[in-house]
Amino acid sequence: MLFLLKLQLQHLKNEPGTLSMNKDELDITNLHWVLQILQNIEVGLIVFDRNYEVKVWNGFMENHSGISSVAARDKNLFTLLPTLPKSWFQYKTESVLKLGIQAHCNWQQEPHILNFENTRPFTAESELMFQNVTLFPLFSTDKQIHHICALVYDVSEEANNLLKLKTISQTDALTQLVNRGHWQTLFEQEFLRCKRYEDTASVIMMDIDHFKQVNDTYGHQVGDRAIQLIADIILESQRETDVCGRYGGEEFVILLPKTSLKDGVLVADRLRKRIEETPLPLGKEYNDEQLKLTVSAGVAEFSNEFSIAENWLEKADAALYESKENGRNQVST
Ligand SMILES: Nc1nc2c(ncn2[C@@H]2O[C@H](COP(=O)(O)OP(=O)(O)OP(=O)(O)O)[C@@H](O)[C@H]2O)c(=O)[nH]1
Repeated sequence: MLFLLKLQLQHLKNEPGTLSMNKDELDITNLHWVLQILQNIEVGLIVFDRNYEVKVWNGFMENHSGISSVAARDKNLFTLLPTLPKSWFQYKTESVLKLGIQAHCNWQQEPHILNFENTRPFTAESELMFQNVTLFPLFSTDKQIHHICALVYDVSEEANNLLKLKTISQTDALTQLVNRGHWQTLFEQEFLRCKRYEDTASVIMMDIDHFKQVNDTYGHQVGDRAIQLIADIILESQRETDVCGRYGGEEFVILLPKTSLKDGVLVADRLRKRIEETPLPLGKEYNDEQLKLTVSAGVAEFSNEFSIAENWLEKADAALYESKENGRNQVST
């Protein structure tokens, strides 16, 4: 262990801006300190050899894995950490050994390299800890690399903040449905997927009937509540794989992967009925009046004849127009 720590210190000494120490100062007191620092530092530290046998396993690793350093010593890294993506990790390690330089693994490539619990899960997007990992070679006195050091940084807070921002940027604030920009991205991906794999999917375009009248009669706040009510019904009815978006003011889009036109019409009509049967309570201000809302919808199934995703949506839009023309509160194809 001391031998390895000495190697570790030599490595750190060569790194500008990191801990540096005169060799003469490397007496037993200093080593004792260094040992304590490495043991208590809020960064995971693992040293392993070319056979992936663990030689150093610090306090951070003990705390988060539940395996003591004594128990970890000389054990195979992949046995100690069975969820570690083996071939990927070996590939990274090989490059460190071959080139003698550092390798970095960012949480955005591999979010949870080590399957550790997030210690601050209450406001987190994930119950698992997000990590960045740095691997670097440890040169021995014979100038050969016999060992590798892995430093594991807990970046859960940064990752969760970024993921939250990403979710916000993809979500419609009024309804919590996917916003138009993000829906369009997912729709185009589904279009390409269907084209490549000759698969099927359907899209529904839905629009509230006579919505202008709602705004004009009761004001925009009631209009907004009507939009929210319909979004809630859509969200409650959706399957996990459906992608429900707010396309415009009072217009909604629902992408139904692996769904034929016939089933798409069934989904749209079930929603239409549920909306018709769920009036919006207007409260005391309007003598507890209940506002009846209806929607019109158009459904289109994916076709290989569409050259771009927009053609598919145009077909659903044309069907929606037909529903409006034929008297509203109905579904067309
Ligand atoms: N309250 C509210 N109103 C909105 C919002 N976005 C769009 N609108 C209103 O939605 C109304 C849409 O009206 P139209 O496109 O004429 O359609 P419609 O009255 O629903 O008539 P049909 O679609 O033909 O049945 C307009 O009055 C817009 O101002 C929103 O976020 N909140």
